[in-house]
Amino acid sequence: MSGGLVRRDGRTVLAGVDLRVGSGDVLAVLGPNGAGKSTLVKALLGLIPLAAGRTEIYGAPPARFRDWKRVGYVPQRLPMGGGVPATVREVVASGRVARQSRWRPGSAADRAAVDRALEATGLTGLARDSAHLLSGGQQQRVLIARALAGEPDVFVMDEPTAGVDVGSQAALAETLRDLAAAGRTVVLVAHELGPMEPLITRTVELEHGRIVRETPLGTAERKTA
Ligand SMILES: Nc1ncnc2c1ncn2[C@@H]1O[C@H](COP(=O)(O)OP(=O)(O)OP(=O)(O)O)[C@@H](O)[C@H]1O
Repeated sequence: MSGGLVRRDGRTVLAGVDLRVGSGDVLAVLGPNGAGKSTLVKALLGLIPLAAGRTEIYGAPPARFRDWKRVGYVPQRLPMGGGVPATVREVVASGRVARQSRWRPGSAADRAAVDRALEATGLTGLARDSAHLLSGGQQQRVLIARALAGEPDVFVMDEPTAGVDVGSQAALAETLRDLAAAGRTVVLVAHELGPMEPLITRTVELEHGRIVRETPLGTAERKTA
């Protein structure tokens, strides 16, 4: 993103943001409530339009980007209201949609990827439960599992540990460690890094919609060595 500017309700909530996420980065976006962290990651992916500046995903502006199977987005919460109730497994399986063709829905590889994602997030036992009846922390894990199931190259996670118990945070840190070791790129919005701290290769800090600090922390290889 270069010169990223976002206005909401006439207010500037992101301004002058230049940010490039490199392949293999494990980038943490930090900052106080309302600093614009969620807005930044949504704007990076084109989920919120820029009023000025531009953003590209693997070299293409979001409107022309087609390779969405390369991108896994974990929103802050499960969008519900009015939706058809779905089981945990169905929500997680929806993470495979960008990989499926009309002619080949739900292959064995799709089912295996969903199984692995459920396992990694400790949701195997809840697979048949209704996702909307789970606790906030469990729903957060469903969203992480949905992104994992898609086996993307880049994970964009908006506060994946918000409302998640300490054990699940440690499990997520473990999952992130595996992703980083496999060379995946991760952009993580966080208040506190907690057990994920040793995995982070770079941080940017936002205040009032601007990047006020960037800190390189070393490469994933160095950090996991
Ligand atoms: N849909 C919206 N309409 C209007 N203003 C919004 C909207 N979403 C966010 N904002 C405003 O934009 C600013 C940045 O919000 P954002 O959610 O990006 O911050 P954040 O750093 O992610 O905060 P938090 O840690 O609380 O999630 C805030 O002042 C917020 O009130």
